[in-house]
Amino acid sequence: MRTRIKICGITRPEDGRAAARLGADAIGLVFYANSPRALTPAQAEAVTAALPPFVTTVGLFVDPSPDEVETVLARVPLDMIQFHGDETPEFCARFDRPWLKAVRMRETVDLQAEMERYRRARGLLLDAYQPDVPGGTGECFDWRRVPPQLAHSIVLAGGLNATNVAAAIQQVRPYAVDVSGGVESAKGIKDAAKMAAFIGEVRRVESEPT
Ligand SMILES: O=C(O)c1ccccc1NCC(=O)[C@H](O)[C@H](O)COP(=O)(O)O
Repeated sequence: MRTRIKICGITRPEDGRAAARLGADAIGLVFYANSPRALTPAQAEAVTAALPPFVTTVGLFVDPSPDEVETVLARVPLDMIQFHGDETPEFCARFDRPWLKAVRMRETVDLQAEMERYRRARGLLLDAYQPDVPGGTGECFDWRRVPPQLAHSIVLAGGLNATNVAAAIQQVRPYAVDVSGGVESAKGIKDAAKMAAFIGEVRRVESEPT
């Protein structure tokens, strides 16, 4: 199966266009003010307007108020929402959009229980855990912690780049991979050559026999 690719933390129309041209399935837009990759609804609208069809736009929030989410949805054509904080399943489900729930893989996480708790999510995005940093850490977690029977609905994230994504896919066999820092030249600025190398590696490894 083709591994889907999401490039997260896009802040500029030209980076969104480049991600799409290179074959990304989805782009992530960060609506979390403390992030160096945060963008305003107006900037996000400009990014989405630059995209060709069939690229999924994912809006990322960290413990937002309902108003914050509604304000963004009123202006930005988001296909999906990614909740990256401690949101409850009920909160995630109230916005009339498909959603992903990020799970930060601290030692105590029971993935099977999270899967059950967030069963109405389209998938779980697994990210590295660092205290006080909700995401975009550039760190990997131990991929052996992902049970093979859950891999089909997992979006694997955390510290991926062109040099480790092949090993990550071989280990986890996730539905999708998500990258941010690993394809940047500076925070929030994507590097087309790094995106091309990352996507090339995904395509190379998935064409190898398992
Ligand atoms: O990117 C951020 O700054 C960020 C801030 C707060 C919550 C989530 C954030 N990013 C999420 C992502 O970009 C990815 O889903 C994921 O964390 C992977 O990031 P990276 O390790 O840099 O590839």
